Amino acid sequence: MVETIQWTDAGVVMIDQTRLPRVEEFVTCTTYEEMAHAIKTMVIRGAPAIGVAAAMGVALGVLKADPAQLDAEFEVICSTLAATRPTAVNLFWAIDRMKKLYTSMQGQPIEALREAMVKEAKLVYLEDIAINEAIGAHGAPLVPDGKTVLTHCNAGALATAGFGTALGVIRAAVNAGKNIDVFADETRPFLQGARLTVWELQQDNIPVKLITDNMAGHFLKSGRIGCVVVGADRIARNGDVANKVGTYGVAVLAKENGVPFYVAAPISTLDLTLDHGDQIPIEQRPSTEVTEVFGVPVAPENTQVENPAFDVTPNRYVTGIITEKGVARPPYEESLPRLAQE
Ligand SMILES: CSC[C@@H](O)[C@@H](O)C(=O)COP(=O)(O)O
Repeated sequence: MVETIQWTDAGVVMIDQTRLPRVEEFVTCTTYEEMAHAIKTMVIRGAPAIGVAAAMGVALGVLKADPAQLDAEFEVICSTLAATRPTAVNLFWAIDRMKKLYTSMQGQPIEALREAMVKEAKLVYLEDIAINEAIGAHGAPLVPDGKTVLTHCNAGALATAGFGTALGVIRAAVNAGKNIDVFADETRPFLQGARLTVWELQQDNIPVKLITDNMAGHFLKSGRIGCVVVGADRIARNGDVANKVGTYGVAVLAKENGVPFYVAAPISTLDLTLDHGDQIPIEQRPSTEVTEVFGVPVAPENTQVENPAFDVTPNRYVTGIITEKGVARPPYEESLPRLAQE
């Protein structure tokens, strides 16, 4: 399986997800500013991977900071990383975790603090892989044998420290001997499905076919799709789910056709401070992502564009939310807080 992000002596090394699948190139970040840039430009993307990258970015910042100005610099490090992408709550969860450790170590020697920050960032990484494997174990029994699984965007190893959330469920189902294949929505405009999900599943020899986003309804009606599994960037207390734009349409089509629609996400993707999904901030991305494909214009010059990177699927379309602690079922305002506390 691909290594998405790694802490090395030379810096944090990440496979460049803006260049896949044509080019397998690695980017090394040695400063928190470089890491913030990598998150913003989507060299690394996917909610849990962004969380790991932010934790490592904070650790890089503390390693390089002037010990005499540390408290002031720490604030800037955290706020710079927090300003990269607004929707995935894992980013803020990881920064808060690093902040708590920093605060708990006030007064300790700088060397001890630096060591602890690096250790914590590596722990966020290691825990994420274990969490995804647990998500896979809970989700695999839900995947119907002998059918196709439809997924949207990339919620795979590339979107996490490893194994993946939605693709983790698929991997676990395959490992359990289920005879399944995958349909990957191409996921306009950034093409995470076409570029990343197809590439990642091919690496693991999991049968995958690419479809365009507007084919989802056709196949959901056909009886061929056993279930839909997607990831999430933020889940409100009532089970409304923000995920890559286009997810909402797939969820409505799944319900219309009686196909179960599952969301696979770690507990760190829950935002229990939000009552419902309308409160989730939706990132607006540059218009060129819509007007151009790989730098080639596909729309007239000066075309006005809307480019929300995420949409919110209301909880009534969500059959279950698969977490590392088990599967939450409706009513989510009861099941999610209970699961989070376990
Ligand atoms: C396990 S990743 C879950 C989500 O982050 C994923 O489905 C998604 O929407 C990613 O969006 P992206 O804009 O590529 O970061």
